[in-house]
Amino acid sequence: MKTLGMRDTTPQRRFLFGERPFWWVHESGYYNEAPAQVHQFPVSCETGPGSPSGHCMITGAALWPIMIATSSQIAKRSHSHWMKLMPSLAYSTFLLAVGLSRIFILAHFPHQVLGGLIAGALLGWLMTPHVPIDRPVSFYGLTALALLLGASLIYWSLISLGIDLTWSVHLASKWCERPEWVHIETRPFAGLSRDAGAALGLGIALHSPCYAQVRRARLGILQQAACLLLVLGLLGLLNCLGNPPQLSLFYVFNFLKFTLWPCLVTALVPWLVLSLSVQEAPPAKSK
Ligand SMILES: O=P(O)(O)OC[C@H]1O[C@@H](O)[C@H](O)[C@@H](O)[C@@H]1O
Repeated sequence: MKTLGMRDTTPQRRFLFGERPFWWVHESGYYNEAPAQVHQFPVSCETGPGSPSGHCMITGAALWPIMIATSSQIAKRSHSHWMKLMPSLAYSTFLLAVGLSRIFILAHFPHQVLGGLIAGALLGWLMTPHVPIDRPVSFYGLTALALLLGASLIYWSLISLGIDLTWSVHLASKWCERPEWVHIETRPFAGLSRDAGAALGLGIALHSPCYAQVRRARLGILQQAACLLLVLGLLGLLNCLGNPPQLSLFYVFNFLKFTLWPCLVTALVPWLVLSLSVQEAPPAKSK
């Protein structure tokens, strides 16, 4: 039995505290006698425990309502079974590609990817009928607050019970081939500040006068294309800003950045495009 030199795996490590292959090959002790060579990539060095896969879960959950909406639109317009199947086929193929790529770069073991895919699809299925439409802005603000407080409470409770939730960050930093590949955005609290910011931003955007104006006017296909291009450019620029090096400042910056995202995408850019195209349009002829 190959148990000599194996790392002590404490009980709290086992429950939802998966290992990443890029550090497991070194830490497990299985390869002490014949050290394994692992090839890493700039996106390998995730700092979370990796179970289930966050990429698969988020992608699966976020694309589910889009897949359902597209399927119902196609069903209204086409009688072909193949056409009706297209959205679910595209959904499954895309998720399969995401899952395989996570395994290929040694960010995950296959069971973690499978867990992420199932959890994502389940989340999408359960939450799609409950999309919060026409909720007051306080609903979004309180959701952001509940996310921040809830996660902090769990974090500090576990810390006080002696469970160090940053163990995976230490392992990632230890075994990542290059220190610059350990991205600050992969830290668990980065995801939290991002999601809380996005929830608040969505509330602000949906209750803004810009959004109300865009909703009344309804954008044409060319205007929508212009919005898409402009949004991609602006979000790209925001990403180019980089991050503050200090961790607490980074969390605040990340929160504000992702509060701005939905405001740009949902309200500000469409309003700007609408205002510009109204100015450009020739005045209507009087009879
Ligand atoms: O578990 P995975 O697939 O490596 O994904 C990790 C990612 O999971 C996401 O849920 C987080 O929002 C990211 O911050 C994190 O980097």
